[in-house]
Amino acid sequence: MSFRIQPQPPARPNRCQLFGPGSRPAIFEKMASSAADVINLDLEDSVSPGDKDSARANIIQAIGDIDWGRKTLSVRINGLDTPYWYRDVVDLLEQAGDQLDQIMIPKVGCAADIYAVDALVTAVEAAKGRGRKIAFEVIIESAAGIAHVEEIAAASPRLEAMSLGAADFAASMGMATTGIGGTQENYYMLHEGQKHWSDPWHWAQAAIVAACRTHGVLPVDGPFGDFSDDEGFRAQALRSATLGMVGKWAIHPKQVTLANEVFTPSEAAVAEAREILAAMEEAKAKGEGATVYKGRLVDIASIKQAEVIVRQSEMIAGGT
Ligand SMILES: CC(=O)SCCNC(=O)CCNC(=O)[C@H](O)C(C)(C)COP(=O)(O)OP(=O)(O)OC[C@H]1O[C@@H](n2cnc3c(N)ncnc32)[C@H](O)[C@@H]1OP(=O)(O)O
Ligand SMILES: O=CC(=O)O
Ligand SMILES: [Mg+2]
Repeated sequence: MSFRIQPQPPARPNRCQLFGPGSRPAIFEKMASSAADVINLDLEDSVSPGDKDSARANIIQAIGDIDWGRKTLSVRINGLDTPYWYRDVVDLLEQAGDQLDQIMIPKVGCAADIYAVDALVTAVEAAKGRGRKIAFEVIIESAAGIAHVEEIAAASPRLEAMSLGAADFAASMGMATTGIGGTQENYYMLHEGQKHWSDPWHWAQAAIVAACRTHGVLPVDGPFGDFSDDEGFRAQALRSATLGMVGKWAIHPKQVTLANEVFTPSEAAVAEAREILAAMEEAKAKGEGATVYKGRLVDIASIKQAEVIVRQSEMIAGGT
């Protein structure tokens, strides 16, 4: 219970974040013309150490040269445990145009990590007189990150989104898998001789959603590595959406449509939400706080649930 009103996250579509290595400029135009809401040009783990400088230069050039439309344009910088990150920040902020919306900070472990990047970004913005403040997004992908998730979500007013990075998260946690997201063969319960698979990502996702919802940040599911497995992607994305996440990464263009489908409320879901709102209006007019809709209880909390779906649908319709 709290007298504080839960803050709303930024009202922009974030159903799919399409990634591409900064060392592969040939795909940048394809990324820009995709149906993804967010583009993540990568300087981190998809770029080999020998290509870091040229990838940074490619990205800076492409930010100005390519028409990114109404997409949110983000660059994933290198981690704070590398010698590259400060140069990523300084060069991007000094040289890239105003089309750059966000910096993604990977492997965040505590609030001070965000503070350090915020201090550098703030100084360069002031020195260069940049008109638009750069927003941040972060990846929770380590044991320290998930242990400090709530302080990280609260760390900076620049923070707009937080993703779960299943690959590095699994490595940091010592999980016995090389799969990136999705069902893990050995994570099952046995009941009367039958295997029932559980979701090893669930608890981390729930912690991220709670931290994000507390502080008005968009919670996002990260990569699903097996891009030949559409049904596996869809199942993972549906679980994430049901838990409260607003979108998912695409590490291959074929995953963009899948993510957009899952994270756009269906016409049937929106129609039902509107019917619940109408039923509750009727109930209120009669002085009742609860009523019956299609044989089930709806009450004042149902208004808030229905509003989540209607708001999401209206925001997407307005933003695309
Ligand atoms: C764990 C993490 O950190 S995940 C985040 C970091 N990882 C990344 O950014 C990786 C992003 N993805 C990629 O680099 C690539 O998609 C790969 C390496 C997985 C596969 O690349 P390819 O072998 O070229 O894939 P494929 O041959 O199926 O490509 C089909 C088409 O999509 C294009 N394409 C491939 N990847 C992308 C992309 N990320 N964005 C846009 N277009 C793309 C290809 O150029 C090709 O176009 P064409 O039909 O005009 O020739
Ligand atoms: O950066 C993403 C991950 O899964 O690791
Ligand atoms: Mg990672």
